[in-house]
Amino acid sequence: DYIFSKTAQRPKIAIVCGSGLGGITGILKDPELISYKDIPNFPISSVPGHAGKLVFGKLGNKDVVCMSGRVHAYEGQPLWKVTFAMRVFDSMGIKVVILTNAAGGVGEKTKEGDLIILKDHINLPGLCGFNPLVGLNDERFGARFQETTVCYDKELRDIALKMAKDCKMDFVCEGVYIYQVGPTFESPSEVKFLKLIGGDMVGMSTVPEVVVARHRGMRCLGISLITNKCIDVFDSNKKPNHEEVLELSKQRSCELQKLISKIVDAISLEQASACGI
Ligand SMILES: O=P(O)(O)O[C@H]1O[C@H](CO)[C@@H](O)[C@H]1O
Ligand code: HPA
Repeated sequence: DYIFSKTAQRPKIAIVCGSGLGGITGILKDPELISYKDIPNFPISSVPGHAGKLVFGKLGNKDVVCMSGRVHAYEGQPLWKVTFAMRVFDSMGIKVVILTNAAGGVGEKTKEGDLIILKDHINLPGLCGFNPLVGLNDERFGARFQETTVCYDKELRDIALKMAKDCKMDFVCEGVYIYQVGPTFESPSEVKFLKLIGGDMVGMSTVPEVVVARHRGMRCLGISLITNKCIDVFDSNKKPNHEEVLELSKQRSCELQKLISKIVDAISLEQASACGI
């Protein structure tokens, strides 16, 4: 109610901006800003590169809302707060959520600067009991046992790959994202393990949000920017750090904005609602 009292825009598409990836808000037409701190109960990010505002506006010919800044579990927030925005989006009538993140490349398939469309994820903490759907379930908001067979909408993934091809972006492909809570970056042995279990990239976000968004029936598209290669050799002098993550995000933000703009243009919302999803 608070959000709708502040803007007359009624988007059906939401975009979640990963670390340093909030630049897309700068290309929206007729932007209207709402600070997280003014929205009742909305959690505020404490991480550099996560601004803390909802930005409404037009991307091409479609209304969108961008979430510039997200909270992560490692900030000490419970998962219901980490995923709170998904519930807000659902009650606003959002049908499609595009989630971006900065991630470390795990296997040979990824290199710095690649944009990887999430084909699937491994919810490592979720498998061990740290899942945003743990707790009493209110059937009005989704099933007790949520299936996660196709978390990342096939039609949206195909659109993303087609748009990348049309734009001759040869650094875009599909991959599997592994969620770990953080805030520690991975040890070399952990990187070897992540590779072994089938991950292409690793990060500290996105998956809890996607689990809740799917529980609410919203269609999801995930895009990882590979900001660094995870280090899987012992005694390396190279160390991953958040500054390098933000620097790479800055360098690639134009390409990511272009890709998202094309994807949003190509999304057919009529078809989405006709499928009842
Ligand atoms: O996933 P986003 O929010 O893009 O942020 C990524 O960047 C931070 C590490 O540099 C971690 O929070 C990781 O998850
Ligand atoms: N690991 C986890 N999260 C990340 C990384 C990483 O190497 N890079 C950006 N986010």
